[in-house]
Amino acid sequence: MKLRLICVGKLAEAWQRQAADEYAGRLQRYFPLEIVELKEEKGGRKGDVSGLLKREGDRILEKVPPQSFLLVLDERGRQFGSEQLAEKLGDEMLHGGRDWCLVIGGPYGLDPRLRQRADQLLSLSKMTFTHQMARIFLLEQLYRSSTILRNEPYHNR
Ligand SMILES: C[S@@+](CC[C@H](N)C(=O)[O-])C[C@H]1O[C@@H](n2cnc3c(N)ncnc32)[C@H](O)[C@@H]1O
Repeated sequence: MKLRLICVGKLAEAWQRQAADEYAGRLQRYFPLEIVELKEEKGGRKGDVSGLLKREGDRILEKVPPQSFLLVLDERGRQFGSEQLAEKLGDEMLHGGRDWCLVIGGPYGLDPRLRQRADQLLSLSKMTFTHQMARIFLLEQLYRSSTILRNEPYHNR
């Protein structure tokens, strides 16, 4: 089972890249992981956010593999505990057999079509994070889930 993470926007700061690389590297010991980083569309400050989100949405949807299980990151989505997320990942490995595609929006969020297409809307918290922080937290949680599935000591439950 493979993971593809589609992100809008770059990790601008060195510390963000370092943290994301650290958890991506750890996660890759358990799952093949591909991170697809798409450029942010410009022009949100001029007020045309829906057009911007539509253009970003078109480019994101092109990168979503048709048969994958699509998790869209959105603070209005469902919150999972780490052990619940591990269970969901484990279920998919045992019974679903689909690759997972995860999407993180850019500074203005996501085109509504992504929420409609999602198999699961996943919230990391009710608070809103920057897309960079959401990427780091998500990678850490996927790594944590992987260690839970293998009964490894990282989670310390
Ligand atoms: C700065 S946020 C966008 C906020 C935007 N105003 C909105 O309403 O979606 C950038 C992206 O990070 C992700 N994100 C931020 N906070 C999150 C949270 N608490 N749970 C899940 N994803 C989150 C989402 O994918 C979001 O599209």
